[in-house]
Amino acid sequence: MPEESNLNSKDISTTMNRENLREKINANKDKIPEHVLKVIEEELTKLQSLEATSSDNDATYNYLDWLIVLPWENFSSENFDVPRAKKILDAFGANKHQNQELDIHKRLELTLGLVEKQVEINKKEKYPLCEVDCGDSSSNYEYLEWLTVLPWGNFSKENYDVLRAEKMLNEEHYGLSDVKERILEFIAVASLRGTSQGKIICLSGPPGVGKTSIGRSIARALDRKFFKFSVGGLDDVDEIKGNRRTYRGALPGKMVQCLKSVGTENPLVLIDEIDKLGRCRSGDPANALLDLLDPQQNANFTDDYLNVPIDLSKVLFVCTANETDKIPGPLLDRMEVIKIAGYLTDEKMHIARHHLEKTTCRDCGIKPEQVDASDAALRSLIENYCREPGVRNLQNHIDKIYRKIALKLVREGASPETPAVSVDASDTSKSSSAKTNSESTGNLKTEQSGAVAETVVKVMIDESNLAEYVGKPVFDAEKIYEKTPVGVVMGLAWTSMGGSPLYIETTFVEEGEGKGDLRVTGQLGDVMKESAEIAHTVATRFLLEKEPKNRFFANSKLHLHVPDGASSKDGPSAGCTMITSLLSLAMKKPVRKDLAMTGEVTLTGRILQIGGVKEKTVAARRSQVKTIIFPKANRPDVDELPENMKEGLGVHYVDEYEQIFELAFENHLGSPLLNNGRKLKSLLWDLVCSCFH
Ligand SMILES: Nc1ncnc2c1ncn2[C@@H]1O[C@H](COP(=O)(O)OP(=O)(O)OP(=O)(O)O)[C@@H](O)[C@H]1O
Repeated sequence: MPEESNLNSKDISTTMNRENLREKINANKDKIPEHVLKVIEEELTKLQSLEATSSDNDATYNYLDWLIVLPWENFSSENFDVPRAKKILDAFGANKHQNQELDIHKRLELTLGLVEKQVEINKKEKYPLCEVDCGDSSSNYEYLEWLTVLPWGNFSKENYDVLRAEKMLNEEHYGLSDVKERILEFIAVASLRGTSQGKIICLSGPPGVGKTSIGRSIARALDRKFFKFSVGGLDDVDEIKGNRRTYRGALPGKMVQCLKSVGTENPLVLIDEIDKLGRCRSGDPANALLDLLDPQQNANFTDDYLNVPIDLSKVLFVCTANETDKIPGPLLDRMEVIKIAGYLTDEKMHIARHHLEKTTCRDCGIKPEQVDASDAALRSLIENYCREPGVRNLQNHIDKIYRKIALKLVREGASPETPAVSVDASDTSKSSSAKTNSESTGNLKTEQSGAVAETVVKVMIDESNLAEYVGKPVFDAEKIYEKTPVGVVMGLAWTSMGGSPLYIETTFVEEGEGKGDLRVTGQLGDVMKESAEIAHTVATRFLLEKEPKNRFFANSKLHLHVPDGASSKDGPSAGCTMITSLLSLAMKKPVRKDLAMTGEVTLTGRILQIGGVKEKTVAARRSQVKTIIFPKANRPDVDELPENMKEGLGVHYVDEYEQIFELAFENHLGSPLLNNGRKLKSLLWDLVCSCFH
């Protein structure tokens, strides 16, 4: 039974004992790693030289005390006996109620103890300010320590070998060809110039698309050290610029801490979540970041704690963001933005097979031959559980599956020492009896290696048993309609989480002479509400032109809703979808479920350019859309998309709503539109069209 240990206020070592420090070091010498011992000895030497002039080196003694008392290489031997673990857990379940109460009492006592202690300390000391020159030699000493440990003039030699970099990027990341190309161009330019200074790269895209890991790969390819820090929610300028030394416990900013940690003056620094910077009254963190990042200024960056200029011009900064429009303008101006839109199902399949599965397998101590996950299972996992543009959720699901596989394997008795036979461990009772057989029966297969028959327990995962590992498929908010009814049209949205289908629903509320009105819901922002008003006007005019006798809009109270009401939405790009939804209801003509459209519409029916073409295309493919209507002005964006992204997708470009009307309602898309309330004329038109297509 492992020893139980609760952190008690008494255990927190706050007093150092100068006398027995040497004794402690000697007693732990064999356990403390060499590099830590080296630090301790250096600190001691420095302390001895300071001792004569200083009476207060408490902080350093405390620091040494912590270094010595850590349990270096002291492990309790772990017990991997699963049945035993289950017994203990079951026993715990029986006493759960009692244990929980006990736990709460213990915690309360501990918290109260700590609070009392803190009150005592506060009474004794005048927190928090203290003049630096009041003889507090420990903070002076710390200051000197920071100054001395910075890697002044120490650089790692950069590697500008483009072929090597290409190989490394390809090995570590699947796809992302345009991102890799851009990075290789960057390395090529650096190789010709002899320096990669003066560029700030910003990788922008939804979560989990590989921004951080590609940042790491760039550092490896260039042979630079890597350091990452997040500025998401950061609202304290001091975190970047450091505290002034007049503060007790003052520290330098993140960048100085980074240089100390990497030990070179030219690391690759990844600044995460630059679009989520906070704000505070005492200063704008965006300005502080500008001082740090701007190639024109950062050769003389001054940290408020160190108060000496530091040359950051050799640092390569890579920032990551989900949305570039939330990056403060002056920062964005200095960046070179590389967009990563998200992955299609086939790309995710490849990433899962060749990257995620391999690393998870290794991390769980499972051999590849112990698992057989079918393509169908993987596809189902991607399409029914992990539809978001990135692969982090997919990675979490694969982790979950492999953890369960590990448990099954251990239960079945497979261990590194006793490898060997093959069973479908999805049914434990089946597999344990199967293990004793030597013939291939149903889920069991014996594998022989050479003369000796080795028993390798193999877990099979297929579509049929996937739910045992990851539960039932989560409700998919993107797939609301199997068939779109009248008044419902699919648009495409683009948010920081990537692209997604965005249905516009319009329904009839009440009829009455002159009662024409439109109610709008779905957490829409002002711009989107205005879009709905414009759509109502344009749709009214269109109906008048197409069906002059149809008084639907003049006499109907309507309700337009954009589902997923819990998330707020804004922007003008749903304009054309709104008009189509209104007209579909007015003319009682449904629109094909595999048609999606996006485009801002003016009051006169002109279609204007929209953003997020790549993300929207990925979302459309994910939702089995066959045809997309884009504004003509976005054609260059679509042309730039990789061919595999557009595969099987019909794209139409329009600059007038009239063209959308023809595509959506007059069957100019290429296959017949059917609905119950069609007039004979339209049916004949459909027939003629289908004869020609
Ligand atoms: N193209 C790819 N090939 C191989 N692995 C990938 C690819 N894209 C992402 N991954 C893997 O997916 C995981 C998540 O990636 P990462 O953490 O870099 O995402 P991110 O874009 O930085 O997310 P966030 O915005 O949430 O920080 C990592 O394990 C990464 O290696």
